Amino acid sequence: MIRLVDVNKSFGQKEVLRHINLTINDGETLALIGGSGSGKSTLLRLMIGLIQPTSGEIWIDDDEISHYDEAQMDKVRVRMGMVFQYSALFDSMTVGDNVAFGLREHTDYDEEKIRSIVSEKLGLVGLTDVEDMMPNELSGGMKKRVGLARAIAFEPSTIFYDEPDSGLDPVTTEKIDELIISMQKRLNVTSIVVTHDMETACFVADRIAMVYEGELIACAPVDEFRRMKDERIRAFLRGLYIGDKEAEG
Ligand SMILES: Nc1ncnc2c1ncn2[C@@H]1O[C@H](COP(=O)(O)OP(=O)(O)OP(=O)(O)O)[C@@H](O)[C@H]1O
Repeated sequence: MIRLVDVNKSFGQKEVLRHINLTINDGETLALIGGSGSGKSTLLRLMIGLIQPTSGEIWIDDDEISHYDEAQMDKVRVRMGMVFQYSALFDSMTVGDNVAFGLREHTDYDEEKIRSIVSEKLGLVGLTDVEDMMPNELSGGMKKRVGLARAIAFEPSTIFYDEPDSGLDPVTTEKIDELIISMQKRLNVTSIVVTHDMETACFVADRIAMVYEGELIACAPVDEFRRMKDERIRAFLRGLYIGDKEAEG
């Protein structure tokens, strides 16, 4: 279980997150939505311990991580898988070595065991015979799958997805969204999906949480969320949120 208790985060004078209270249950998929600059990524970075809150508590199961150092955090992160925007693969390594990277760094498994885990995880995300390929030989959707295979190499209890569909066409987006659901079903993981995409949020999630200007303004099951009357949510549902992102681009 992940639990945030009255979490605040400022960078210098700038308050980026205010009074965040949020519980994510085991096995649940939570979509974290909000416009550009609302604070979603900051919230994600707090939950994976990349940054520390200005105040408040962040619980990952029985660990209160808000003041953990890197060594303590490393032990917690073994239970977390992270799928980053743009896949974040190492371009100079083969696909197999990319998936094996964490296993080689953090375990003393022999090469045979590592290879077998790598091929099992690639199989789970629907990829076969790609171990010897280089990332630049793969499509965007395949790269995302490899990123996911790497994230599940340690059999995490929680997977964090940061904009899993960014840069993908609608068909590939749907495939990745289906994969998020299938990971949850097969591995019974807790999933946190940060996305701009309302369709993805509704499709993959049990509950949707919305961040607006640094505050968590709603957190509700998908159907309930869609019926909410709050104008900020209605605007997001109508797709107006695309405006600020597109305007930036
Ligand atoms: N390290 C930092 N130093 C100063 N300000 C920061 C830092 N990280 C984020 N911010 C600010 O915090 C606010 C929220 O940023 P964040 O990246 O969390 O938004 P977001 O909702 O993820 O946006 P996007 O969808 O565009 O990625 C922004 O105004 C941003 O400029």
